[in-house]
Amino acid sequence: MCIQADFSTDEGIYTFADKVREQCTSLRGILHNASGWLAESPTASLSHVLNAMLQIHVHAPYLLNHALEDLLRGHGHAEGDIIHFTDYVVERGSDKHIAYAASKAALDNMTRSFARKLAPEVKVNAIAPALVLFNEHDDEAYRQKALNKSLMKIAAGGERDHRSRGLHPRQLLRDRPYLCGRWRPSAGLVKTAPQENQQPGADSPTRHRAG
Ligand SMILES: NC(=O)C1=CN([C@@H]2O[C@H](COP(=O)(O)OP(=O)(O)OC[C@H]3O[C@@H](n4cnc5c(N)ncnc54)[C@H](OP(=O)(O)O)[C@@H]3O)[C@@H](O)[C@H]2O)C=CC1
Ligand SMILES: Nc1nc2c(c(=O)[nH]1)N=C([C@H](O)[C@@H](O)CO)CN2
Repeated sequence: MCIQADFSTDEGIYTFADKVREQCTSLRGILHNASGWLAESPTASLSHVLNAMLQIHVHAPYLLNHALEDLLRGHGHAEGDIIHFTDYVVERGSDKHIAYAASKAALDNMTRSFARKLAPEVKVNAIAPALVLFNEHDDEAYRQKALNKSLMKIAAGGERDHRSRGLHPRQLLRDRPYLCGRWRPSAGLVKTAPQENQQPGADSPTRHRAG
């Protein structure tokens, strides 16, 4: 089933939620992938860029998680999932996508808040990709500059992408009932020190201890 939606307004978000409720009596999971990647520029209205990034990366997940919460519940311990797609830039900031990075940081924080609100029936986690795929319009200079930032010098879809081990959302969904309120960098492509998975403090909302 596919439901078309436009999350550029709160009304569009609520309309989508209503259509989901018309079609579904329960949900196994929600993946918040919808996104825009707007840069600040001399020709772009800063208010428009900021509002658009907050609308898609904060308003949509925030309003949909509340509107559809009850459909995720009632299936047993740790049987519901929400996954937020954030961005490795949450850790580093961005001088060219300031509003984008700030909105993803808000989404990252909401991962922890919704984890506290919905555990232990529903696990809430984030995946923080770095460079995943180039856009069709990315020119060679941009591609090379982006690859130069990475240790592995690859982007998915390239001739060596068989080696890129993306973290499949299913790995967060079913296989780890103890995983909640955490984010997992998918940053093999970006120069960084070895990353330990980030996790909340000792008062993690999950009831299980990580195996
Ligand atoms: N690609 C990359 O290198 C990286 C991606 N990420 C994150 O990973 C996720 C997936 O990335 P990617 O596939 O490149 O993302 P895209 O830029 O392709 O956008 C993902 C989807 O969002 C949808 N969307 C955009 N605006 C709206 C809207 N107003 N209402 C409803 N849907 C909307 C688009 O639908 P439609 O096509 O119908 O417009 C698109 O299919 C994103 O959250 C992104 O921020 C993070 C780091 C790197
Ligand atoms: N919604 C999107 N977010 C991001 C994209 C994209 O195409 N759509 N692309 C990136 C870049 O690949 C960046 O990670 C490397 O320059 C980031 N976010």
